[in-house]
Amino acid sequence: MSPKAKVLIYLLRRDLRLADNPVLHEISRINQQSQKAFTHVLPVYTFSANQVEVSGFTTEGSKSPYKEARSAVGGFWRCGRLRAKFVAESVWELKTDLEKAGSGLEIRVGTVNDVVESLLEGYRNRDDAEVQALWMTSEEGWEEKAEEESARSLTEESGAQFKLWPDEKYFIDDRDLPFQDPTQLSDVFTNFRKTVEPLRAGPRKQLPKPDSLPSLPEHIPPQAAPFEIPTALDGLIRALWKPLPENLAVPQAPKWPEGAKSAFPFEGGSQAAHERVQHLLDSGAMTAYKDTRNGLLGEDFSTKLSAWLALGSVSSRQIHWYMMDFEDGKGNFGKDAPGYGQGENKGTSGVRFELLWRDYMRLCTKKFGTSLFFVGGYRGDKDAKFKFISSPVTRSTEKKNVKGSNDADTKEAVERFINGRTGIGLIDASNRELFLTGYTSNRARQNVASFLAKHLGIDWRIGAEWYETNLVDYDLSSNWGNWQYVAGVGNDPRGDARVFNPVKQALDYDPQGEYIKMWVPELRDVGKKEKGAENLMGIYQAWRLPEEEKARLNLKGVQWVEHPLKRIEFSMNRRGGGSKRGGRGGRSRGRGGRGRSSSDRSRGGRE
Ligand SMILES: Cc1cc2nc3c(=O)[nH]c(=O)nc-3n(C[C@H](O)[C@H](O)[C@H](O)COP(=O)(O)OP(=O)(O)OC[C@H]3O[C@@H](n4cnc5c(N)ncnc54)[C@H](O)[C@@H]3O)c2cc1C
Repeated sequence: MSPKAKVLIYLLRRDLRLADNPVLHEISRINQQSQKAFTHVLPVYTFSANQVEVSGFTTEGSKSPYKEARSAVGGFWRCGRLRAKFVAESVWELKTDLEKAGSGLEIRVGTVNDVVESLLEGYRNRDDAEVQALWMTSEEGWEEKAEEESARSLTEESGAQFKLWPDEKYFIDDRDLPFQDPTQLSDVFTNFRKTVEPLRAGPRKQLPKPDSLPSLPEHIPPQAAPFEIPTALDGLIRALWKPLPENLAVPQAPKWPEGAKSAFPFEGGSQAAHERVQHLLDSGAMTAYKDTRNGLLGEDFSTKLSAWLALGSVSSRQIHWYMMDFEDGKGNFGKDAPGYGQGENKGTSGVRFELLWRDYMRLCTKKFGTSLFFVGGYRGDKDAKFKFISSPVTRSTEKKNVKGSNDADTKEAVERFINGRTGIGLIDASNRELFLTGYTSNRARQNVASFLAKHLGIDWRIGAEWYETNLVDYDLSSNWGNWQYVAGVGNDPRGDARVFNPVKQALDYDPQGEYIKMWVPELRDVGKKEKGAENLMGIYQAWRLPEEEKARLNLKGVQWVEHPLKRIEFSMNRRGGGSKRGGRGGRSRGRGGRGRSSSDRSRGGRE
């Protein structure tokens, strides 16, 4: 009889990569030793029933024991089709990569607690195998922490060793921070940044890709009933999609406009992530980043690395080392691009700056814990529950809408917000783009969040949840942290004082209205008149179109045109810039040209 297999279970989460993966690195190291602490490794990925709807995996005639994976405030499906597909692709590619390295990946559905319990149970009292240890990487967020705790207690109860690993996917390694206690993190990003500069010297070396890994154990406990796991990627995607209604049941869901192009047409998985970084270097987009990052249209105005970063398909320091090689003239990528071999440039330094923001958002979650999800945010703003209008489906705050009938009106406003019919061009274009492609730019996100929280005054968490449903790059800390930042209850030192004017912002960042016309095709034929300004203003807010133009475009009587959720008073001044004519949205101080008012100024001077 062969000796008893000593099994290490590795629960994968948002660490879906082989290279620069501290857990696989350690597994590979141990595997090369003659005395092995374990003989087999079982990598497992769980589609967590709390966060992803898993009823599509049930066997015929059976029912999922879990409640629907819906969000707490707005009642949305927590993971929409586009993100589900991206995650499935990422997981599937990892499975293939692990198989090539001599291992494999078991996919499971259920809560992490149930999956761990069933795996441990499946090995209990066996003659041929026993579980020695269970490892997983740590994540922030209360659900994630609860998963870790239940995995820990189940593993330790079974007599095996439990280890939680920091996933070294961030820019500055936790071990190199000037503080170990997260409460010492400054509430102002700039202060934090200064403690870890120079950024170019910050990241640790990346870990190599393991050449070979221990094989899977012969006995693998099956997926617990009533679920079954498809054996191919398309089956996996179908199972994830099955319970989700067409268009997520959004009334008047936007349709793909003819000729529109996604800014994020990419697939999940490490390979696509690396190809993307290489493309950014080769094309010069990385070098140009600082000048283009506020763009709205196209693939290359910003890196589009967020979705892979969110799942750990690529780590920040891998991106950093690609840029280092480029800057030092050592790399294979970008040899013909501007800046090759000329040290850090505006673009590469700008990307490092943003990657640090990502670290910061995650450290804030570590510091503030569950207040990430409170309406009063990190500030603990006690007035927030009287300031933001409650969700129409749960009583999320104490404030009813102006007409006092909380639900119907708010429900309609929320529906028009998510289906892109508010009547404000930039907001509608962004929300339609988000729904149809799973991506929208940082500039648009800031405007959308500000519009919901500050112009409409609705509980900002509805927006954060809707983003969670739709964004392919959904990342707990970056999403919820940025939403509360823009809503004025997070770590923005200017809090309530910063309000984005979506008309002025459109004028600055979509000066021809091209972005709006791409995603709101009803406005594509807005005629060109001698004075460009009026037409632009009609694209930015369709209620401003002249009556005959509305008639010509069949927009007369259309609700979002005639009755926008908000009218933002704003007009062009003689020098082509904007000026305010009252109303909260027009906070510009009337400076001419394209100068930005302080309330419009965003991330460039966001600190
Ligand atoms: C309301 C709101 C919600 C957001 N939700 C998310 C989210 O769920 N997931 C997410 O990754 N980002 C989120 N962001 C941050 C930012 O908008 C995206 O990271 C960025 O648009 C992704 O595109 P990119 O990769 O081309 O970014 P780039 O401009 O190329 O930036 C490079 C990388 O830096 C990081 N980064 C950039 N800006 C930020 C930021 N403000 N906060 C944290 N990290 C940043 C991202 O990892 C990004 O991939 C949100 C921003 C706002 C205002």
